[in-house]
Amino acid sequence: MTTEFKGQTIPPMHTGGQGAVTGQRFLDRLRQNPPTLYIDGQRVADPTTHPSTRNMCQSLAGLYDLQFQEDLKETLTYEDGGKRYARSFMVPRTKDDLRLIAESHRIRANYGLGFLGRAPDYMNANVMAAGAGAEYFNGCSAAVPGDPKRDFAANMRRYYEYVQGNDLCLTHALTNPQVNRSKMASELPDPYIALGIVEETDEGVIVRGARMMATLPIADEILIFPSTVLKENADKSRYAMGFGIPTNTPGLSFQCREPIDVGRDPEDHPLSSRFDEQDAFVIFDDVLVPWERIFLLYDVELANKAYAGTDAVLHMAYQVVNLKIAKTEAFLGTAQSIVNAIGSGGFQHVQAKIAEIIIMLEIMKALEVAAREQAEPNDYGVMTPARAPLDAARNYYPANHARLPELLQLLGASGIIMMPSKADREGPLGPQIAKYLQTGNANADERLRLFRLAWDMSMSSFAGRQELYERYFFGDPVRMHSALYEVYDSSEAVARIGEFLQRK
Ligand SMILES: Cc1cc2nc3c(=O)[nH]c(=O)nc-3n(C[C@H](O)[C@H](O)[C@H](O)COP(=O)(O)OP(=O)(O)OC[C@H]3O[C@@H](n4cnc5c(N)ncnc54)[C@H](O)[C@@H]3O)c2cc1C
Ligand SMILES: O=C(O)Cc1ccc(O)c(O)c1
Repeated sequence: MTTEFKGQTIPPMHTGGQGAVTGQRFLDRLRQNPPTLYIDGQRVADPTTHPSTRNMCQSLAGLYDLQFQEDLKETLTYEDGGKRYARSFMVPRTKDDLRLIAESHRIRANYGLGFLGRAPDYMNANVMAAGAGAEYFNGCSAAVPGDPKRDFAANMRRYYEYVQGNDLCLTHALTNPQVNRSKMASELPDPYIALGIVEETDEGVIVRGARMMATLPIADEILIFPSTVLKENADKSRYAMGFGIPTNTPGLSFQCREPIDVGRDPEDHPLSSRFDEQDAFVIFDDVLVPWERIFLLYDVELANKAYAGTDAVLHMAYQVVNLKIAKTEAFLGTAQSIVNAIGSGGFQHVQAKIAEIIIMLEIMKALEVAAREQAEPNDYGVMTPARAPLDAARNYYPANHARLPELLQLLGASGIIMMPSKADREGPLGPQIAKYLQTGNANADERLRLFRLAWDMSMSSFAGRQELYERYFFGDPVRMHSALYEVYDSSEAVARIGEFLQRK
């Protein structure tokens, strides 16, 4: 059923799409249904042509196109019922399935050298796990199994089929605006600063308020999933909800942060000019969410446990660990290339610095293998990577990531700042630049491309945003440590110490 609201129509969810789509298809639908983005006080009419977003759109399109590359399509997609779908939508049933998913995550992560934090795979993993574990949502106190509106399990299952079938690109926003962290959402000066439910109608649920952060707003849909950080006194709360809607839904706007992509040549800004995935503040000005798109209402406990209860957080973390392996490899490759270029590899402290990167890489690789090897089917029959190694990875990497750009700075030194641009190299001083900025194994052009990559990884605004992203994207590290402390079973270790202390 098509729903009318604010003079616009909200189309029904069409499951049974064509499966994996090309980059062109992704661009076409973004052009036809642009999200309501604001940049520098202006509405972005078409993100595929706007100077601050078009390059990122092209990068995403390139990622979609990889699915059709002859040598990659078997890994990046899977077949089901005569159609091929993106691999990250596959519900893993065996450890071998997890290995295939990891391979696909890794190939796609390498496309952005690990710097594309929110390639669609991340949210695909979320929707896959939530869809497979959809029964969880009928545990909600507001769910009515069998009801055409309130069968939340059926809604979640259909939403998965819709996203998978149309190969949609999703963003998500979990946290409330940073107004006063010592107060609950219900205690803020206005009850609708934090996103809250206003009323139910025959057609759906009206929501009002804001969410703090959605990376990759250049997406088809936004998932508003319940976050584990909702603190409320009551069992029922207007702030507990789960739903997914198109990014161009009437009343929904995205206030983007200042763009990092400033339209420079990719040779000069190799990462910033390609992978500015954007982050946006999300405003809901009385948005109607049709019933078929609602997964959870009012139930605080179920909301807080939704990530763990469906194991979505583990499948997302599994994508993340593979992504961070690719990113660490990119740092290793860049650092070693710099060392090779300037001939510093014989110095012991230089070797030690490269060794630090290798150790980080091997720790992450080992945690990925451990998570896969210790995987077990969950309550919904989904082969689920083990929590402890993934928790270790998601606590370890944010705490150590900042050392990677620091190491590049220490190894590259003045080379990371003294890097004439392409225009400089083609200008009057070109011949001198060619002479003085060559290296033992490369001409000045090659050297400057390498050092500009190192700069974009460690020094630029792009690098600064990456540093913050790594610290926080999966949650507050302080609370993640506490969560690990709460769930980790230390009883055997404690018992062993107890026994040892009894030893005569
Ligand atoms: C670049 C970037 C991209 C992001 N992308 C997304 C996204 O796409 N979708 C999404 O949903 N989120 C996204 N996030 C948000 C991320 O989930 C949050 O940053 C994270 O959960 C921390 O919340 P916060 O930023 O509101 O920090 P706050 O909760 O405001 O914390 C600020 C400081 O106060 C401390 N603090 C606050 N409350 C407590 C407490 N109860 N106990 C102890 N210490 C506390 C924190 O430790 C921290 O030092 C992104 C964040 C960044 C930086
Ligand atoms: O809410 C939680 O604790 C889990 C969680 C999942 C995905 C995210 O992107 C995130 O920032 C936090």
